[in-house]
Amino acid sequence: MATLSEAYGDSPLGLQHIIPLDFDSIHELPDSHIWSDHVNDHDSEKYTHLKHAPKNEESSVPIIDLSAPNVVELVGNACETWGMFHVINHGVSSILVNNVESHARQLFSLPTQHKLKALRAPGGATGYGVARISPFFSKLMWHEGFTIMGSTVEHAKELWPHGYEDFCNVMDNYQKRMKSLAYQIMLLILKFLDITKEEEEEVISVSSIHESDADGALQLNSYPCCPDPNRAIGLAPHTDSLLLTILHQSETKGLQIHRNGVGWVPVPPVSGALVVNIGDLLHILSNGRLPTVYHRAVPNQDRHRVSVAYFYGPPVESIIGPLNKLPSPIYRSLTVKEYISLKNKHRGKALSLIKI
Ligand SMILES: C=C1C[C@]23C[C@H]1CC[C@H]2[C@@]12CCC[C@@](C)(C(=O)O1)[C@H]2[C@@H]3C(=O)O
Ligand SMILES: O=C(O)CCC(=O)C(=O)O
Ligand SMILES: [Fe+2]
Repeated sequence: MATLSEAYGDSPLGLQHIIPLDFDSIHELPDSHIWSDHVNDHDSEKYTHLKHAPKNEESSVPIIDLSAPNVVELVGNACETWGMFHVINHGVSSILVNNVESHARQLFSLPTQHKLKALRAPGGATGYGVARISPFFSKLMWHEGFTIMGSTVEHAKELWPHGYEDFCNVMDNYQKRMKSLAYQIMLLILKFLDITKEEEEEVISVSSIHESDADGALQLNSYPCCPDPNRAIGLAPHTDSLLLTILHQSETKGLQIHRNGVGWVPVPPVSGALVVNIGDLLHILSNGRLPTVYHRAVPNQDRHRVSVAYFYGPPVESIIGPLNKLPSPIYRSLTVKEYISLKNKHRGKALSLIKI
């Protein structure tokens, strides 16, 4: 087995866990989509004090300029305290980002029957469908997604038999740009973790996180206008599995992260910025020093939100574990593919299952 797509294809899902709701035809939140216990906990007292707190590092996700001279420290501190940051001056052209978003919108605005032509296969990993984590929840999400791993020509042909090239080119270019940005950020984080140049080269070759070796996936997310957003969930709480994620969340709010002792905190979009967050594999690599972020997305009543997430990870056959120089490893080493399979079976419990 060599690819991310094969690693995910390993855990087949039933069609009931793949086919999204036909959102166009629904004008009232169906019982299947009512999440009674989430309600607006970000409106709670706990959050009110946060909302009025001065805008300092303690109250909102930091915004980091990638060209700042002390960027290593800024990125490292943000990763340690938030596991997440906004990045500006990232070098990815806003034309490309907007182009990806508008192609994603075009895809999701196709009629349901048409989108189903690119439905993810039960044993597949790519294409149109509900979120991978859906089987873990009894309620359904107000969400539809389209997953890309490498070339998306096959699915694009199913959707647009004559005129799929544009979509494919944009997605290819974006994946390339994301991969090199992710690698650049990964090097800053390794520097922060105090890895010497030689060790850095060793880490890079051992866990194959080099730009040219790394594997990645692109997820287009759609959260249609929702008749009762306070009782619905766009994307249920989860942590991302790979090393790090780079998210473009357009101009519409919806992303939230969970902060201990505070609850769900919104991460409003910052114009021109991309959101970077730590995933499980980087948490493992840092021996628990960098937190993997528990986050979710909520829908809006009158705005159709689209987001684009790039997941950056090492090749699935490579072995990942706490960096050698870090004392007393708290996690055992394992292959990426083994971790993916644990996560597909146990979701949030996967990390505790590899604790030493
Ligand atoms: C490479 C990845 C990363 C995946 C699985 C696969 C493709 C789609 C990604 C997501 C996207 C939506 C949230 C998530 C939790 C989901 O359900 O599918 C992500 C998951 C992960 O980070 O675990
Ligand atoms: O839409 C968002 O803001 C979050 C998306 C996300 O968490 C994901 O794709 O993993
Ligand atoms: Fe996520």
